[in-house]
Order: sequence, then structure tokens, then C-alpha cells
Amino acid sequence: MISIKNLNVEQKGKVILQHLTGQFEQGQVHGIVGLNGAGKTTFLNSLYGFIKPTAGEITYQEKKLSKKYISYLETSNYFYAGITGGEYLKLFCKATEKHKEWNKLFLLPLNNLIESYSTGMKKKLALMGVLLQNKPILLLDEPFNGLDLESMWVVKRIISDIKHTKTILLTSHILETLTDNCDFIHRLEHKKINQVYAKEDFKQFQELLYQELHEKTALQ
Ligand SMILES: Nc1ncnc2c1ncn2[C@@H]1O[C@H](COP(=O)(O)OP(=O)(O)OP(=O)(O)O)[C@@H](O)[C@H]1O
Repeated sequence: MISIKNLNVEQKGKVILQHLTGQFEQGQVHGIVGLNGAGKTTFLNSLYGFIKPTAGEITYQEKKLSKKYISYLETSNYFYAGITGGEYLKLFCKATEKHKEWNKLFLLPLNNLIESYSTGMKKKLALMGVLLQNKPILLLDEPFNGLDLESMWVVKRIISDIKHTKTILLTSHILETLTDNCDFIHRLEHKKINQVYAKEDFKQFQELLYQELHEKTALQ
């Protein structure tokens, strides 16, 4: 389990997360939802260690969380120029058999240069890289962004196949991808996790969210 106590994070002197507390159990998929700028990416960056919190404690199995346990799919993916998809995957796992196995689902042209890939294909390649690392914690920042319906289905299947041995945190702006894939939805609001919804509360959460949005966007 990942346990977070009173996390404070600042960016250039601005407080982004404050007194954030939460628990993320293994074997569960945890969705993080929040408006643009709520701090979702900052939160994942802090877990991975890209950002040093100004206060608080992050533990995994009761020890300080280390990035050696984590693979992180960032919102934007960066690739070396002039390499093929297959060469990229070899950076994570030398065994090409493993690549081929995953690629039966993703169907990427692994012998082609990555610069010839579409946005969705690059996202799938990055995701394959994350999966090949075979770490116990997966941080997936907007993994469904840019994916077509079929690929979304594939990712959903993969998440559900591997989740029993992993702790998975993912962000998405598409509510259905959260309700379809997650066991819990953590709402990031007012700089902290303000509310946690279990699967049986998702419908109530959805109704509440739509009501709030309706009120917020009603003409004055
Ligand atoms: N490097 C940075 N320097 C200064 N401010 C930053 C930096 N990174 C993020 N922020 C600020 O932190 C806040 C949270 O940003 P973050 O990207 O974590 O939000 P988010 O919930 O992931 O947003 P989105 O849904 O738009 O991706 C924003 O106000 C943003 O401007």
C-alpha cells in the first residue's frame, strides 16, 4: 500500500498541494480526478520523485517510497530520434519475445521509426515500455489520451489482467474511463484529496459532478 500523510508541494513558491493525505492499496486501480490545474500531474511527479515535497510523508509497504518500484507513464512521451519502436522497447526489456507478446494486442509496426508513428501509436509504445518494466507501482498520467476505441479497450483489458499484483494510479478527464477501469476514484480538489469514492458510489459521484458543473456553468 502507498500511504501519504500531509503532503505539501510547492512550485516556484506557489502552494499546489497542501495537507494531502491518502491511501492506495495494492490490487486496486485508483483514479485521480480533478479540474485542469488541480494538481494531478504534480501529485504523480511528487510520488515519482521528480518534485521534492516541502512537507509530508510518502511510504510504500511502510518504507519511504523509492522510484525503483515505480514505472511512470507521463502525459507527454519523449523518444530518442532515429530509433524504431522495437529499439525503444529494448531499452526496458532485452527479451524481444516479451515485446511481441504485448504487441499482439497493440499491433504497432515495431520495425518502423517512431517519428512515423501517430500520437496514439506513440502513447501505446510508451505504455508498452511501462508494462515491460514490470514494476509493482504504475503511475499512468492520462493513459487514454489519444487512444482510439479499440486501444482503450485493450488498455482496459491489460489493466484488469495485471492489477492484482500492482498498485495502479491513473488520471483521466474522461469520467467513463475512470468509472470503467477504477476501483476507487480520488477527487483532487482544494489542493488535497477531498473525497474518495468506491465503485458502488460512482453513480452518485457522477450525478454530483454533473450537478456541480451544471450550477457552475449556468448563465448568471
Ligand atoms: N513547473 C511548474 N512551475 C510552476 N507552476 C507549475 C509547474 N508545474 C505545474 N505548475 C502549476 O501547478 C498547478 C497544478 O498543475 P498540474 O499540471 O499538476 O495540474 P493538473 O491537474 O495535472 O492539470 P491538467 O488537468 O490541466 O493536466 C497549476 O496551477 C500549474 O500552473
